[in-house]
Amino acid sequence: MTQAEIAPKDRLIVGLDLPNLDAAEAMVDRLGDSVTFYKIGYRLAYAGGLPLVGKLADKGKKVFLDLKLHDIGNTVMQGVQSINKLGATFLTVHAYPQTMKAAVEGCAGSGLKILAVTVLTSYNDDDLHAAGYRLHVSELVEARAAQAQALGVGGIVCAPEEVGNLRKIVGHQTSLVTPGIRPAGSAVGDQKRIMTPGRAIAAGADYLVVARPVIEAADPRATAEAIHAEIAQALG
Ligand SMILES: O=C(O)c1cc(=O)[nH]c(=O)n1[C@@H]1O[C@H](COP(=O)(O)O)[C@@H](O)[C@H]1O
Repeated sequence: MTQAEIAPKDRLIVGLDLPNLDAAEAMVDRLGDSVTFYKIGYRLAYAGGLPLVGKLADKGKKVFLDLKLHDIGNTVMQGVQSINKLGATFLTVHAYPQTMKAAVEGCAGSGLKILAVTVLTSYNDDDLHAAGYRLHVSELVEARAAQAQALGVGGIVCAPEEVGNLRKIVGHQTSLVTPGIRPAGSAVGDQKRIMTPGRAIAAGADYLVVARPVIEAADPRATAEAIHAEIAQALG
């Protein structure tokens, strides 16, 4: 299946950035059949949330395990081999060549797809310079996406504004996954490179990652459904 064939409803990934398993399971129940894809990141994973990967898979949901691995190659490869068994669909690593190469080796033969995080969406050029880089965000994102592609990584995490350019580099078999999504009127928080769901899809994003605007909404299900409607409209 090419990325263009993903159903509109399956393009929204809701980040379960919640404090514990009970809160996460309550949110999954509230969202019901409106959401098919969930992300488990630091907050939930380090609070005993990893068993939720299998539970969600048993319910027919897909799981993006957002652990943003980065370590020496041997450690990354062995870590990914352990993660393979959990039943997730996506796993993030930071887009450093050794890390990406080891992660791709570690998931060989499994159903897990590695996503390379290029430059976090909370960073702008000033933040990058403060971290010691001389490149602009757009330049580093492009360089890292090209390295990820050459190393056989299955997907790229980037900001929506970078999607158009990256698509030319990675083609249509590689997933472009974009956080930094803000429905019109929702709080920006610490994100710096943002777009609305409709504009991100129109720019060519395959998947949208949304946490706070959904899980902190008065009506998370209605918010998720409104995002689906925006996605469907942008896809035409
Ligand atoms: O890898 C990620 O998912 C990620 C990468 C990135 O560059 N920016 C980013 O915000 N994320 C994650 O995407 C989610 C965005 O959350 P909200 O800003 O609440 O929608 C969080 O769980 C972040 O950890």
